[in-house]
Amino acid sequence: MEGIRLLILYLAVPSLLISALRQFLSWRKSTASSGKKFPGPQQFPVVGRVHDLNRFCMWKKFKEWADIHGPIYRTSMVGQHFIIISDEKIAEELLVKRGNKYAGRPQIRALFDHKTGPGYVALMDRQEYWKEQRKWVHAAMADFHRHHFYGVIESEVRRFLAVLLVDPAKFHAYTREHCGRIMSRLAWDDATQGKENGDSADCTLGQMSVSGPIVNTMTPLWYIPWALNPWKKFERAREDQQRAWWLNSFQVAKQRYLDDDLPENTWAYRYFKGLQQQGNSTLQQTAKDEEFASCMLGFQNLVGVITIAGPLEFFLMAMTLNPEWQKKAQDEIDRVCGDRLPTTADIPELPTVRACLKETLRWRSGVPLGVPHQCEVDDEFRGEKITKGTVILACEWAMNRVPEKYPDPENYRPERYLVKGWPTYQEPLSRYPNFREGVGMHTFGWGRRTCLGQHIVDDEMFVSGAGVLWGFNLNRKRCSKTGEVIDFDSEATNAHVILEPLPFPCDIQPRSPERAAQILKSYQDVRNELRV
Ligand code: HEM
Repeated sequence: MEGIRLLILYLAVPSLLISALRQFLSWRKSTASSGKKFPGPQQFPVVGRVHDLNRFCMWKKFKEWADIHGPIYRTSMVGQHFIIISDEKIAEELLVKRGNKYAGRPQIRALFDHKTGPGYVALMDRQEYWKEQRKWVHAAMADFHRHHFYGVIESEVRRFLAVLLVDPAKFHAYTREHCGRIMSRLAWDDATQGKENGDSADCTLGQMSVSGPIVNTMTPLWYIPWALNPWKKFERAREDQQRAWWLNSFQVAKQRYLDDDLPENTWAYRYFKGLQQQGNSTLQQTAKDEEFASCMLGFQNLVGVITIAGPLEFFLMAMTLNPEWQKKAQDEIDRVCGDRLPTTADIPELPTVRACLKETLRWRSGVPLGVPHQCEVDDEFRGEKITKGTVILACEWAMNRVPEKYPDPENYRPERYLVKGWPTYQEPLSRYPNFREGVGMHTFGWGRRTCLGQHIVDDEMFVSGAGVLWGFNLNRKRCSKTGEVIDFDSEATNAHVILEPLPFPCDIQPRSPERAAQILKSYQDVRNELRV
């Protein structure tokens, strides 16, 4: 084993040296071309500034630097140049108004060929695959939102509450599975994939993250010969397995469509119907076209799991830590819904619930660094040269903590959306706050790359969050021996590009025996339509 390690190191040395030399030359060049206006932390030869960046919570250091250097500053890491923005207006100027120059994606070293596709639309550069997939997904999402996702979310919430009732200690895993089931039902009517979908999403996010494989930061290691390269081997196997799963699910759905057995409320149905409308009545496709379409649906299936599960888990945490808000939201739900479960039809009547949900995503960002944009051509902005390849990060963690917009930013304050006088208050309360429009849309990104999931986030967060509060009380867990409240770190996360909190102690109890019976009954009523 030791011998293999030494060999790997030996093979890595030349590429590390060449890369260090390149980075030194690039550092010399960049320091020589003075006239820079953007400030930033002190840089060091070759490495730039990495020694005090914790790769498990980089967003916190970026916020600290924003407090020192201002709302737009530069830094670099091992030769890669970064511009970090923590001001909404500046991000808008650069990433929206000049969006035609700043909508690329940087290479993530531990993945293969993601810029050219067709696997992950969110990680592609702006090429034909990206255009086609984005257009299709956008239209499908908008159409499904018009029908509030055909009641799929409501029926899955009934199952979610039932499993929480039976085994509340597993709320973390169940929340992720719940989100996975909704996505896999909508994609191709196979809710049984819920857990696998969550696991696959988690693993993919790990590969994409700075906190993931070391090659994402020590990129030269990626070039070690294949036979001795554990990172390439792992990624090849991971991606192949994921693609095979997507292709198989796609082909099964196609056969079901041809057999008249695929529900209309699936994205796969919409896709096959579209093919037929274009004259392809038998749905014969080339392998390349099938790969393209299975990736488009497969990624849509995958991307909606942790993105929603993370904020939902944080919502349960926020309710546990803020019992006064839990009570206000429950009183509102009881007044409007009484003995029945909340549905999307209740959205206008439950502003307190929406404010609690919205504040959760501000207090504990789901995507704390934002998703990086890459500058596609040399440009100049506010007198500063920005070279092609520079990575722009609109740091969501910092943006959510701008005190002029979000006073008392470290604390959970849903009233900022409910009470006149707060900078984020918007009327009418039957409409605001929400996740689709209005203040705080920086959470979903910028310009040509904005998130394609806002509509389902709005419905799913609401129905799931309100459903849990309708059925359960959430309390701090106490030590069974001492009776003391068990403390936990509310910022402890998976550290991925998309955050989930680590499982935390939480006591989840049905609000009454009657409520428990109603939860079981409401699940029983839909059990036949679910694949359990
Ligand atoms: C609260 C949950 C979510 C948050 C906070 C969120 C946030 C984001 C952010 C910040 C981006 C990057 C935007 C940019 O580059 O400027 C993004 C992209 C994207 N999101 Fe979401 N998202 C969420 C949920 C979802 C869901 C549920 C789906 C789909 C089911 C989805 C689909 C996508 C896609 C496809 C992209 C890539 C767009 C592109 O690169 O062209 N997101 N999201």
